[in-house]
Order: sequence, then C-alpha cells, then structure tokens
Amino acid sequence: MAADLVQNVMAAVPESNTALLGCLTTPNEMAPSVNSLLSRAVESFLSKEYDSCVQLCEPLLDLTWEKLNTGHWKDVHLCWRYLYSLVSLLKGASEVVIATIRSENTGNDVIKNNLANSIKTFDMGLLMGAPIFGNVLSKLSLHVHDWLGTNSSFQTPGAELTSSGKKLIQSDNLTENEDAKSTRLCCQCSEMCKEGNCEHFENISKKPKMEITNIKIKSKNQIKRVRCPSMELFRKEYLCSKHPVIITDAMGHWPAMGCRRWSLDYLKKIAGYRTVPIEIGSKYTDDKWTQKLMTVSEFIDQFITADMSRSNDVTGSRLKQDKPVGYLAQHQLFNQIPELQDDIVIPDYCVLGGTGSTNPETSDDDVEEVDINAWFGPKGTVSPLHHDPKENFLAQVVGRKYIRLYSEVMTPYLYPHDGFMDNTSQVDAVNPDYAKFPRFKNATYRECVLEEGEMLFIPQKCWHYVRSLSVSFSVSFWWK
Ligand SMILES: O=C(O)CCC(=O)C(=O)O
Ligand SMILES: [Fe+2]
Repeated sequence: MAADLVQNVMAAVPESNTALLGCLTTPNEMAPSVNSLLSRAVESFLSKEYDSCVQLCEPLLDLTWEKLNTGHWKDVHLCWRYLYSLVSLLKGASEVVIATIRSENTGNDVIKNNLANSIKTFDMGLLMGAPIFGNVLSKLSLHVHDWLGTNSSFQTPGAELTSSGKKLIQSDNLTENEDAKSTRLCCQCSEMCKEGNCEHFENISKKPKMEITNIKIKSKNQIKRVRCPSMELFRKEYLCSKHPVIITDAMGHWPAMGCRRWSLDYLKKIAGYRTVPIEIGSKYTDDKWTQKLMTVSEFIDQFITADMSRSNDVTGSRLKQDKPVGYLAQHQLFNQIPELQDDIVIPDYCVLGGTGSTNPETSDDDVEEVDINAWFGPKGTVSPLHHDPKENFLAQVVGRKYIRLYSEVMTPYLYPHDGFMDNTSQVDAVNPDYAKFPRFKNATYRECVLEEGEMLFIPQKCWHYVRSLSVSFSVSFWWK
C-alpha cells in the first residue's frame, strides 16, 4: 500500500540531474556555495539517500526563504522562487519515502504526521515558489492527501458541523427572492433538481437554521437584484455604466452548490492537511493584525468550529471578544488545490472584459486572466472599506455577508490612507468617527445582505466594506 504511494510520487519526479536542474532556467543569481549545496541535495536524492537529502534541503530552504522575504515580493529574482520549489520537491518526496517505507513499524500516527509534514513541504513550495514540472507540487500534495483519505486508519476526523448538531450552512431568503427556486445539481441523485421539489433538498431545508444576525436594509439603499441577465443586458446596464448589481440564479449549476457541498466535513476531506495563510485579527487595518500559516483542519477547528460553539454558549459573549477572528482571505486556493476549482464555475460575464468588449476572438484569453480568490471564515470577519483595480463578481457559496458600496465619485469623502494602502479608507464605515472624518457624513452608499447562491457585481474602483453574518465561504472573480 505504502509502496504504491512511493511509486506514484517518484513517478512524478524527473529522474536525472539535468532534468531536475532544468527547471532553474532563468539566469540565476545563486552563489557557488548555494549551487554546490543544491547539487549535493540532488545527488543524494537520485542515489536514494533520502535522510541526507532532507538534511541538505533544510539550509537551502532557510537561505531561499530569507531571499524571498527580503525587500518587495515583486523585486525578488525569479530564480529564488524556482529554487524554493525544486528544493521543496526534493525534500517533500524524500519525506514521503521516509514516512512510509522506512517507518512501517512506527505506528499509524507517526506515519500520518510524517506524511502530513510532506504535504506541508509541498504546500510551502506552492505558496512561496514558482510552478515547476507541470505544477508537480500541487499534484503530489493531492496524491498524498488522497492516500491519507482513502486509507481509513489515516483519515482526518469528520468535522463536527456545530456543537449542537445544526447544519452549518442555511440562510434565510430575502423577500425579493422568495419565489425564485433555483435549479441545482443534486449530489445524491446526480440530476438537476428544482430546489424544493427534490426529496434531498427537502431534507436539507428541514434542518434547523443557524443563528444569524438580523440586518435591516433601507429600501432606498438596497442594491438591485436581477435574475441571471443576458450578457448584453449586463454589459449595457451594469458593466458599462459601473452599476453594482446582485445576480441571482446564476450559480445553481456549480457543483459546490449541489446539496450545498462545501460543508466543513467536505473541506476537511478535500483539503484538511493543506497549509494555507490565515489572517488573524479583526481587520487588516488593525495594529494587532497578523498572518499565520496553518492547515485547513487546524483553521476550521480553531477558528470556525470553536467559534460556533462559543456562539452557542450563553456565557460566550465575553470569551468571544478574547478570541481573535481568523480569516482565510484573498487566497488563490483554487490554484493551490485544483480539485476545489472543479466545484466552481467562472461566470460567463467575465468574457466581456472591462471595456465591455463582446469580441468572441478575445474571450478565451480573457477568461484565463480571471483572478480567483477564496474568502472563508467564521461569522464576524471584516474587510474594511477599500477598492480594487479590477471588475469583481463576489459569489456567495456558503452563508451570508453584509456589504456596503460607495461609488468611485465618493472618494473625496472617504479619507483614503496615504502610501501603499491608498486603496483603503481610514474610516470605519459602519461606526464612523465624524469628529475625525467630518466629510464622511456626505458619503452616500448602497448596501445588501448577499445570500447564498448570489453574486454581487462590484465595479472596478467601487469602494466596498464586507462583514460576514455567519460562517461564510465566498469566491471572488477579479477580471478586466
Ligand atoms: O469578502 C470579503 O471579505 C472581501 C471581498 C473583497 O474585498 C473582494 O472580493 O474584493
Ligand atoms: Fe476587495
């Protein structure tokens, strides 16, 4: 069994010195000492001396890490990113061999921890390096993760959805949507089902609802909802005129939406051992805000499940304030874990491009350029008022979010920060300090509660403030 895993991992790694070093194609700036350390690591790997390979990789990774974290990311020479990936590959693949074949008598927990470490090594290469050998690091992480998942003695414990057995994801519909029954792919009978008609969906809707904050939106401020507009209508009414709009009934065919697939359980199963960056602190403009790398399972246990049990605890309010919010925010999770990308669908409207071009010749390339980010966190995550350089569809897959928008023309009233944070307002949009920011009184806005299955079009440069009202998973598509 373990031998199969090793065989599969090794089959993905090039077998010769020249092929391995071939990924460092960019002119490199590496000192001779680095090159010599790397040659020894490659040699150890190829002669199956895996312990010494790991030992040689460690100082190489430390040294490269320093290069990657000195100065601005965009100024780091590409050769260091390729090197980081290559060394992560050698180290991770060696760790797989050490974890399995060499550790057969050490017990399942040791094997599991060691394999989890090898996934971490591959992920660090993915997060910090540049893609090599057809994205081999992504394939190998997936491989080892799948292997742990299919061998029952190694499975991650199932996610407790809530401490009281409630379902994680369930939201109220706004009145405007009450009769909009979306069609979804049912994951139990594998057919397109009308929500409400299918017995499986009926079962879901009978489950108790999760506690959610009630938000009153003034009707004059409410962002308009339209049901899956035609391309032409969207282009003319919203894209060209820079009008935000909520698009309903355009996500029913996403596999992620079928039977509300993205439960905590499912995310742990697909990505539990994967390492991701987590923002910790109430919002990125706070002094205490920081980032930490942790596995998806650790994040769910520490910041989502734990938060949900605190919310259900009557004494929870004080404790809740003590615990910082964790947010998997603006992360290209779908590049890192392509398996999850299969659950989502890039909105067709993205082919229109920011100028509203309908030229079909350019459409494929345009779709390639869509930046897809994951935003996954507990209730109470806040993205302070800011704007972005691209058009955006913020698609709500799980839970609900309160969103407030200020158009670009409101900028003089919004007090942007100076310097590199000049796309972020200094004002706390929902609790403004008018003594400090008097002009903010003049800023008018539109708002909404974005519900599960809805996509909000946020025009380029449109200011947005976002707060989650429940456990939430959104996917943003930035496109030009
Ligand atoms: O959902 C959030 O917290 C922020 C989303 C956002 O800022 C974006 O998609 O550009
Ligand atoms: Fe944004």
